[in-house]
Amino acid sequence: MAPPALPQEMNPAALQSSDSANEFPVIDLQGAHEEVVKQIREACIGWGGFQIVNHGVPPALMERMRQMAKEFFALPVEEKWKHSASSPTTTVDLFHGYGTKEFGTKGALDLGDQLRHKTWPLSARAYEQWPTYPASFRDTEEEYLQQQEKLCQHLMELISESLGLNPSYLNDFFGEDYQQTFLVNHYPPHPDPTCTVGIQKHSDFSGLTILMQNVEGLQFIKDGEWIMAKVIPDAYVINLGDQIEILTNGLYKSPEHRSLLNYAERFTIMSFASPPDAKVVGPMAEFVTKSRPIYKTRTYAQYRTEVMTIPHMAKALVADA
Ligand SMILES: O=C(O)CCC(=O)C(=O)O
Ligand SMILES: [Fe+2]
Repeated sequence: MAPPALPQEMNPAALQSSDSANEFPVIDLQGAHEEVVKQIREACIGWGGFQIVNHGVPPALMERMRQMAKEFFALPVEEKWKHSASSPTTTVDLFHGYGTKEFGTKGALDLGDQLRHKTWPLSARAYEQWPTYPASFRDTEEEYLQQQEKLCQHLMELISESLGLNPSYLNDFFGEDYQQTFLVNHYPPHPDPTCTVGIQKHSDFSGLTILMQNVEGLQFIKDGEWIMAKVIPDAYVINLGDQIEILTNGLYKSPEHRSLLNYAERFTIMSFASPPDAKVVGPMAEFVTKSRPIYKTRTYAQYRTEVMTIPHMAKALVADA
C-alpha cells in the first residue's frame, strides 16, 4: 500500500509560485489619514493583513529587542528551560514560558523553540517566565511592550474607522483588561528549508497580531498560492485574528499563514491582543447581511476551547452558526 501523501499544510513546496502578481500590501502609517484608512480596509478585505512602515516604534528599541531575543535563544537549553512552564494553567491556554513549538503536538513537524508569556493585564504577568539573561531583557521587554500597546491601540482605531465605526470601537470592545501575549519564535538555520516548515498553516485565534521578522519565512495564502511577506527593515506585519473575523461577520478575514525555515537563523517577535476570556464575541449587527456567513456567538474562552480540539487549527470555526 502506498504511504499517505504529505498533507499540504506540512509541505513547504506546495502551492508556491515564483511569478505571482500578488503582493502582500505595505502601508505607510504617515500617509494621508483618509488614504491610510482606505488602504487598511482594502488590505483587510483582500488579505486579512498588511505590513506597516513609519509606525512610530523607535527602530533602536526594535533592534535592542531583537538582540535580547538572539542572546536568550543562544543559551544552552537547560538555561532557557529555567523559564519553562510545566503545563498550561487552564485547558484553553497554550503553554506559557519557554518551550518547543506547540503546533507539533497536532501531528506535524514544526521546527523551532519559543518563549511566550502573558503581559496584560498586569495581574497575568508571571515574571518567572521572563528571561533574566541578558540582564537587560526584562527592562527592554517592558519598554517594548509599552510601544506595542500604543501601536496596537492606534491600529485598532484605524481598523475601526476602516469599518465605518467610531475610532474607539474596537479598543472599547477589547476593553482595559484585554489580553496581551508576547511571543518570540526562534527557528534554527537550516541547510534545506524545504524539508519541513517552521510553523504550519493556521489562522490566529486572537484579535490582532503584530510581528517583526529578521529574515524571510512568513507566508500568507492568497488565491490558492502562498505569498511571502517580504522583509522590510523595521516594518511590522499585522494580521487579523479570528475574533475580528467573527465581529465583522466575515467582511474582514483572519488570514491563513505559515512560516518556512530559512538558511539563516530566523526570529519573529510578536504580540497578540485578544478580548478577555469572558468577553462574548459575535457578529456586530451592522455586518449581518444575507450575503455573508453568520458566525456563532460565544465567549473568547469557549472559542479557544473548541479551536484547540481541531487539528492544525486552520480556519477552524468559520461560518459555523
Ligand atoms: O514566526 C512566524 O513567522 C509566524 C508565527 C505565527 O504565525 C504564530 O506564532 O502565530
Ligand atoms: Fe500565526
